[in-house]
Amino acid sequence: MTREKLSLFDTTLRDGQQTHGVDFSLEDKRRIARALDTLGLDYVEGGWPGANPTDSDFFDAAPTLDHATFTAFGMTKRAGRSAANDEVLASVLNANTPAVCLVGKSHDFHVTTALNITLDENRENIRESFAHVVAQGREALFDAEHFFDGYKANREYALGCLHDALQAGCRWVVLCDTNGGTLPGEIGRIVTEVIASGVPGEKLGIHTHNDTETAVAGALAAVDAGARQIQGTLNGLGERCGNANLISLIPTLLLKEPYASQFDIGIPLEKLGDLTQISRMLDDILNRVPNRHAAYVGASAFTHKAGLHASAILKDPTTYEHVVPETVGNARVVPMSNQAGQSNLRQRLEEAGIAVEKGDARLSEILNEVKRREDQGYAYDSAKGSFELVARGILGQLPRFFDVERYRVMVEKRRNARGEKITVSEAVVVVNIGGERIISAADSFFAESEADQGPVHALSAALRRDLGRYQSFINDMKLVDFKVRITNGGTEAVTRVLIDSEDGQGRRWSTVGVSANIVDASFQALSDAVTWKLIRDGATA
Ligand SMILES: CC(=O)SCCNC(=O)CCNC(=O)[C@H](O)C(C)(C)COP(=O)(O)OP(=O)(O)OC[C@H]1O[C@@H](n2cnc3c(N)ncnc32)[C@H](O)[C@@H]1OP(=O)(O)O
Ligand SMILES: CC(=O)C(=O)O
Repeated sequence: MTREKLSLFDTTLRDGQQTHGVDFSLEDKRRIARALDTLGLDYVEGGWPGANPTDSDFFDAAPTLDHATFTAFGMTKRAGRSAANDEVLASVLNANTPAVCLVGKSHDFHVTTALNITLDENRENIRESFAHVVAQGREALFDAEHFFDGYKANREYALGCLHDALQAGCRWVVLCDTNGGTLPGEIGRIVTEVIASGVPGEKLGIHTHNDTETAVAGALAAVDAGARQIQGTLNGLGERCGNANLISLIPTLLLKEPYASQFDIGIPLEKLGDLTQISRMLDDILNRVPNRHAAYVGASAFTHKAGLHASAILKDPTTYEHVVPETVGNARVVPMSNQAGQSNLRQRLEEAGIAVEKGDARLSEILNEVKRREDQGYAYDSAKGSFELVARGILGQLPRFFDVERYRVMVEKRRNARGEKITVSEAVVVVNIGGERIISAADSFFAESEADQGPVHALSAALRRDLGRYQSFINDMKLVDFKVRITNGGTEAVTRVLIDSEDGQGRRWSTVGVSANIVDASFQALSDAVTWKLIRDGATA
């Protein structure tokens, strides 16, 4: 059966750039455009040429796209001048892109209130703008702003705007739920009625916003009703609450029925494996922590925490997974926690290279110890490194590399020689290694950033400065992140510190410490991090 074409239009670089707090650099835009093109999107909307220097520069040296149609965004001409004399439209056309998408009003209230012109003037603006774009040999798209609200307020006028654009030669008319308040059922009904009015489905697009958390569902409802273009963004970026998330829509369209059999979205199944990495690349560019709970690509999307789930997953992953994680470039995780049973535990131990037979009585002992410690405030579903040490302790596989006899840390706020206020932390750690006492001190005076000037960094530096015969094992290790949280340990409030460490082999591991005292909690996590590294690199006690 031949599949129908369903076109995907990405507006990450335009509507995505309208996200509060997002400001792409030129290089960010180039990187994202390349990634979208490689993935196989049909259209990449690059921004609004002339609206700001970054967008203008981006279009001046337009990226070479192998697959996607590069598109410039702008607005219909203003009333009282011809399309050829509208300087905003001229900047958009001067970008010389093969496609041009213009936003225009289709809601009578906006025409009279926001534009302050007559309804006829707006329709004339639509007709003339698109005729001008088409006359220049460009593919034209009409983003019909506020279409759904406009349709409900004045059906004839909203439809008239669409038909004007089509008659002027538009390839696509795109129904925009600009305020994001239209629910999927209503979108489906209105799209059906628009098609019945004579707008062909294969010229009809949908642009939804996520203000009711239904942008993806709204886009699918429009496709179900006959629309054949979806506009959306990576990770659902976009004005206010964002746009329809293409990172969720793409796997749904490729893997789920009826879409998989009905449509060709131009993205081969093999490319789907890049999806998680593309989503994280965007977070990385934006300096955002990836949403663990994002559909398909989040770190928790295939994490099976509950014991009942983990037990079944180990027998057959399809028991609790709607798609195979690797299909979208993600991975299955079976964490340890107070929700876990022996199946989670054995899976976790296996991942750490520790083999324990099913039914071994020590499995219950480990499980009970993990649950007892979680009740005190530890969190082992994140801190895999510390979990492994707890398990090894009970299994008799935890070497005693070093004993910490004592440590001390001091934090001082003072002025430096230039009179600037600085924070300096100094730490001393005394360890005993096979009877040899080693005293190490470190301070954060030369720390690269303010974040590195704290007591945890000083303690970490002191502990790692001289570990006697183990020093060569930990030279490439560094502290990359730590999170502090006040939580409940039994009946008391305690501090939980989670530390992420990294080494020269690109490994990253997390450890945890809990105490009424933040420094003590940090030191536990640091000491676990060093012990984990020594075990992994084969050090012997
Ligand atoms: C629904 C959407 O998300 S559409 C995308 C919107 N994106 C952006 O606005 C980001 C880029 N925008 C900008 O940089 C600026 O707004 C510019 C450069 C485009 C225009 O800047 P300015 O000329 O200073 O105008 P300003 O932003 O204050 O107001 C917009 C003007 O466009 C007019 N306008 C708005 N929509 C349209 C339209 N579809 N057709 C014609 N004119 C329009 C408004 O009436 C207003 O003109 P007025 O001040 O004479 O009433
Ligand atoms: C065009 C657009 O971004 C909107 O109407 O939401």
